[in-house]
Amino acid sequence: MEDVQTFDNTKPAKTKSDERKVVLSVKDLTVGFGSKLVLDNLNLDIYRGEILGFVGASGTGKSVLMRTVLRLLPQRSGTIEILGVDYATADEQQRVALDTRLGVLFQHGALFSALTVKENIQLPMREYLDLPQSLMDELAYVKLEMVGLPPDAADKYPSELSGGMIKRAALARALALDPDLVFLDEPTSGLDPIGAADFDALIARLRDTLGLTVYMVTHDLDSLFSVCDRIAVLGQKRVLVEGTLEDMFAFDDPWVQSYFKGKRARSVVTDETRPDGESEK
Ligand SMILES: Nc1ncnc2c1ncn2[C@@H]1O[C@H](COP(=O)(O)OP(=O)(O)OP(=O)(O)O)[C@@H](O)[C@H]1O
Repeated sequence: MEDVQTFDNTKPAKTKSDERKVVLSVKDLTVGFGSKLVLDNLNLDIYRGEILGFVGASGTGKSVLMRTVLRLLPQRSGTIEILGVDYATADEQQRVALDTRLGVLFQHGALFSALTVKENIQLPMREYLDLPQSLMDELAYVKLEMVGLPPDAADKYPSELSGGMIKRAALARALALDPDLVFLDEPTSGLDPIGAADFDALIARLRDTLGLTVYMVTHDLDSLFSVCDRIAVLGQKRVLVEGTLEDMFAFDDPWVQSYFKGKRARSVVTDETRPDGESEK
C-alpha cells in the first residue's frame, strides 16, 4: 500500500505555529454499509486557518466522510478528534460545547423553507444560546452583512432568493455561533462562474478575517485552484494524496492526473497557479 503523501508547507506561513495546529484529526477511520466498505483506515489532519479542498470521483465517499465526522453516520472503527475533543469519549457538556464550535453548509443550502432567512440564521442560536430576541435579531443582521446579503433579505423566505443568495444565507446560518471550523459541502455547485468566484472570495475573506478553518468538499476546479491551501483526494477508500496543487500535479495516479491536468483543469490553470516548470500544453 502506498504511503499517503504528507503536506510540504512551502507557502510562507502567516503564523506558523497556529497554521500547523491540528483542528481535525481522523485516524484509521473505517465506515461501511452492510457488506460495502466505503472508507477503510482513512487518515487525515486539518490545520487551523487553512482551507482544505476535498475531491474524489463520484461515489468515493466524500459525503460519507463529512457526515461521519459530523456524527451523522456511525463509524466501524477509528478515532475522530475535533478541536481536541473525541466525541466518542466526550461527556454531554463537552459534546454540546464542541457542537457550538462547528458550522455546516450542506449541499443545496438546506434552509428551512417555512422559515425566513432571519429565522433560519437564528435556529442554532435558539438551540444553543439563551439570548433575548432583540439581540438575536442584531446578530442575524451582522451575519447577513458578513456574507454580503442586504438587510432586507432577513425577512424573505428561501423561495424568494436566488441560488447564490440561498448559499449566502446558508453560510450565514453556518456562522451563527461564530464557529472555529466550518464544513462546506459543494458550496459553489449550481452557481454560475461569476457567482461561484464571488462565493470563493467570500470564503477566503471570512477565513482571513475570522480565522476560520474550512473543510470544503468540492468538484469545482476554480475553487481548488483559487482558494484552497491544501487539497485531499479521496480514492481507494482512503486519502490517496494530500498536499498542495504541486503535489497533485506530481502524483502518479490516472484519476488524479486526468482531474488536475485534463482539459477542464487546463482551462482554469493560470500562470499564477501553474507550478514552476510546468508549461501550458
Ligand atoms: N446511507 C447510506 N447507505 C448505504 N450506502 C450509502 C449511504 N450513504 C452513502 N452510501 C454509499 O457510499 C458510497 C459513497 O457515497 P458518497 O455520497 O459519500 O460519495 P461522494 O464521494 O460524496 O459522491 P458524489 O461526488 O457523487 O457526491 C456510495 O457508494 C454510496 O452509494
